Amino acid sequence: MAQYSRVSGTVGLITLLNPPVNALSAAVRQGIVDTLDKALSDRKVKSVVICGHNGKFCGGADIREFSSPLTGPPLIPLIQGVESAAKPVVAAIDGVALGGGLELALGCHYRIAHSKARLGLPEVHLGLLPGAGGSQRLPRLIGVPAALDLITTGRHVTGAEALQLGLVDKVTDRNTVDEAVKFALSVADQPPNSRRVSTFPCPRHPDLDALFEGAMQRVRQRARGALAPVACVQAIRAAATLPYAQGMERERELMATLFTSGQARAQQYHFFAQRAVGRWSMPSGARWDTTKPGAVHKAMVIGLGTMGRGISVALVQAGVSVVAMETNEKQLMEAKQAISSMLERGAKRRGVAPALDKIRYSWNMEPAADVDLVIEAVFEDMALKKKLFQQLSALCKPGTFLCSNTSGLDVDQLASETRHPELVVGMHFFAPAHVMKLLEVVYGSRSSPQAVATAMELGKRMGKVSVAVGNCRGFVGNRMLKPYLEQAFFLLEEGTTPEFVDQVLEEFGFAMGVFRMSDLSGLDVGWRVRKADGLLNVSEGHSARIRQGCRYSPLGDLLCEQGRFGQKTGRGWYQYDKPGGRVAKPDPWLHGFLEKFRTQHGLVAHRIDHQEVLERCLYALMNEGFRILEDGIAAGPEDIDVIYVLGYSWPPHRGGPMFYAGMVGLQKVLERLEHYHQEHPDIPSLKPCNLLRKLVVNGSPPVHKWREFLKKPQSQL
Ligand SMILES: CCCCCCC[C@H](O)CC(=O)SCCNC(=O)CCNC(=O)[C@H](O)C(C)(C)COP(=O)([O-])OP(=O)([O-])OC[C@H]1O[C@@H](n2cnc3c(N)ncnc32)[C@H](O)[C@@H]1OP(=O)([O-])[O-]
Repeated sequence: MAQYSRVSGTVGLITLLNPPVNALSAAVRQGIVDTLDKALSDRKVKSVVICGHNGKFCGGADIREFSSPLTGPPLIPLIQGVESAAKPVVAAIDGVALGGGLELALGCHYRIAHSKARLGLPEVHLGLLPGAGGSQRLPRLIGVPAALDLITTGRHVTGAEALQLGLVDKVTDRNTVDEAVKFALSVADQPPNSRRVSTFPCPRHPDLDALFEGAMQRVRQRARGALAPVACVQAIRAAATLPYAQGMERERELMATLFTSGQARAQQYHFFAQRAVGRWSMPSGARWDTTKPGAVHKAMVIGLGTMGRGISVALVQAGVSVVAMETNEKQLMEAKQAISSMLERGAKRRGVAPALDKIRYSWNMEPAADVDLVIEAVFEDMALKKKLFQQLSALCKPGTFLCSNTSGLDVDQLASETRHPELVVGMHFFAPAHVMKLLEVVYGSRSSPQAVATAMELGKRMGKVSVAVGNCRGFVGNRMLKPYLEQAFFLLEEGTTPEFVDQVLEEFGFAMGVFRMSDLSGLDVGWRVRKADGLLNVSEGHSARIRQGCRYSPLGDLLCEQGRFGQKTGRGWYQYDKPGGRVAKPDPWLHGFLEKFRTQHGLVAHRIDHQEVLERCLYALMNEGFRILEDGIAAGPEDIDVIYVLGYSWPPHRGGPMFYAGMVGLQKVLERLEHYHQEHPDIPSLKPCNLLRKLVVNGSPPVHKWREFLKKPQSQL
C-alpha cells in the first residue's frame, strides 16, 4: 500500500509501504494510483514527492507475484501516469531504487538521492529486462553506452555515481525526504513538460552499429547461453533507433518472451534460494532464528598460501582485526606484500582507505591466545591439520572458535583433537576467497549450534552466501564433483576427447569444461588426494581399471606420472605455449596416448554423442545430489543449487543441478540413469538413488516440495 499526507503546506507526500523493501506489489501499485490521484486533485498541492517507508525507496516489482496472474494496476501505465502528471513529481531515493523502483523514479520529473543509496536495473539477474520502460527511458537520460553497462550487468551504482551519470538531479548526505520536499517547493511553479524522460531524444552516438555490435559480442560471451542479457541489448537498440512508443512495443515483446521462459523461472528460484539458505537448520533441530552467534572482533588465519591470503583480506574488509600467521619467514613477507596490495586495490575500487592497520603478521602461534576465532588454511594434509588443532586447543582462550578451511577432510577427526569439539566447524572458502561469494559452513557431529551460527554470521559479514552442510567426504560441492569428473574420464576411455567433453559442457553454460578446469586447478591436486586414499595401488591380479572393487580411470594418474600437471607445467589434458600459459590447444600427444591406453586395455573406441556426454556427466552429479539430500548432508535442494551456482560455475539460468533435474523431469532423469547403469553396472554412481525413485513414485513433485520427502531431522535439544 501507499500512505498519503500533505507536508509543508503544498507538497503531497506519497510513501510506499511494503516492508522490507517496499516492493511494488498489487497493493502498493493500487496505493500509488490512489494517492497520486488525491495529490493531483487537491488544489492546495503544488508538487508531489514519492518516497519509501523506513529509508528504502523501492526494491522493484514484487518478484513473489511473478508466478501468479496479474492483479492490481499494471506498472507501465502507472509510471506513464506519474510522468504525465501536470504537477512536478520528485522521487526521494533512500536505501535502494532497483528494477521497477528505479523505473518509477525515471517516470518522476526529478530525482533526489542519498549519496549512499543504491540504484540499478538488476532484472537481468532474474532472467528479465527492465520491462516497465526502463530500457527506453534510461538510455534517453544517461546515453546508450552507460545504459548498456548498467542494464546488461545489472550492477548497482551509488547516489554519488548516479549524479555523475546524470541519473539523478541532486545528491544529499542529509535526510533525503526533507531535501526532496524542499526541492519540490522550489520547482512547484515550473511546469514539468520539459522533464518527461520519455520525450527526450536518445543522445546521439557517432557509430551506433559498431557500439551495438561490440556490446552484443561481449554480452553473448559472458551470457553462457542466457537469453536476458541479449534481449537487454536488443531493447536498448530499440530505444536508440525508434520513437519512444515503438521502443516500448519492442520492450514489451522481448519482456513477454523472457517472462514466461524457463530461464527466468530458474533465475528467480536462484534469487530466493540464496536467501533461503540463510535460514539454516541442523539435524539436532538447532536453527538460525533460535541460535545467537558469538562475537568475532579478532581472528587469526594460519597458513598464508592463496587461500589464507584471500581469507585474511575478506576478514579485514569485513572489519575484523586479523593476525595472519605463516611459519616460513620468506613466505610471510611475500604474503604481507600480496595482502597489502589486495587490500589497497579493493579499497581503491570501493573508494575508501585501505584498512592496513587492521592486520598484523606473525610467524608463530602465540597470538592465537587472544583471538575469538581461528581459521586454519594450511596444506590439505590431515596429519598436519590434526597437529595444529591440538596446539590451538591448548593455546586459545576458552570459547575461541576453531575453523578449518578444508575442502573435504573429516571435520569430526579435527574436532576430536581438541578439548572443546563443540567449538570446531569447517569454513570451506572458494578461491579467490576474497572474491568468491560462496562459503560452505560444515558442522560435525559435535559442533555446537553457536559455532555454526558464528561461522554463518561471519560469512555474511564478509559478503558471502553461506550454506550450512553436514560433514562427509567432500561435503556437498566436492562430493558431487567426484562422479561428474569420473564420468568425464570414463567417456575419454570409451572413445571421446577432452575437447568434445568440454565443448558440450561449455555449451550447456559452465564457464569451463571439466578438462580445462582440471588443467587450471592442477591435476596433481586430485592425484595427491587419491594417493592418500590408497587409490593408486593396483591390487595383484586386478585390472588397473578397477580399484577398491569399482571401475576406476587411471588416466589422470598416468598424466601426473608424466609430469603433466596442467597449465602450470604447460601440459595436461591440453597443451599450452609455455608453463603458466592460458590458451588451451588440443594436444596430438594426448590423443595418441588415449589410443594406446584403449589398445592396452582392450577397449574399442565408439562414437559418443552430445547427449551421452551431457547426461552421463550431469545426471551422475544430480544423482549424488539426491544422495546428499537422502543422507541429510544438505537440508534442502536450494542448498545444493546455491553451492553449485556460486561455487562451481553452474549457469544461473539453469537454476542449479537439483532445479535442473526438475526441469528435465525426474522420470526422465531416472530412466536415463537406469539405462546408463545397465550399460555400466560397474559404476555405482550411475545407480539411481532411492530418493529419486521415491520422488518419481510420488508424482515428481516440484522442487520446493522435496523437503516433505526427506527424513525429518531428530531434535536432540
Ligand atoms: C510483462 C510484465 C511487466 C512487468 C514489469 C516489470 C518491472 C520490472 O522491470 C521488473 C522488476 O522490478 S524485477 C525486480 C527487480 N529488483 C531486484 O532485482 C532487487 C532484488 N532485491 C535485492 O537485490 C535485495 O533484496 C535488496 C538489495 C533490495 C535488499 O538486500 P538485503 O537488505 O540484503 O535484503 P534481502 O535479504 O536480499 O531481502 C530481504 C527480503 O526482501 C525480499 N525481497 C527483496 N527484493 C524483493 C522483490 N523485488 N520482490 C519481492 N521480495 C523481495 C527478499 O526475498 C527477502 O525476503 P525474506 O523472506 O526475508 O528472505
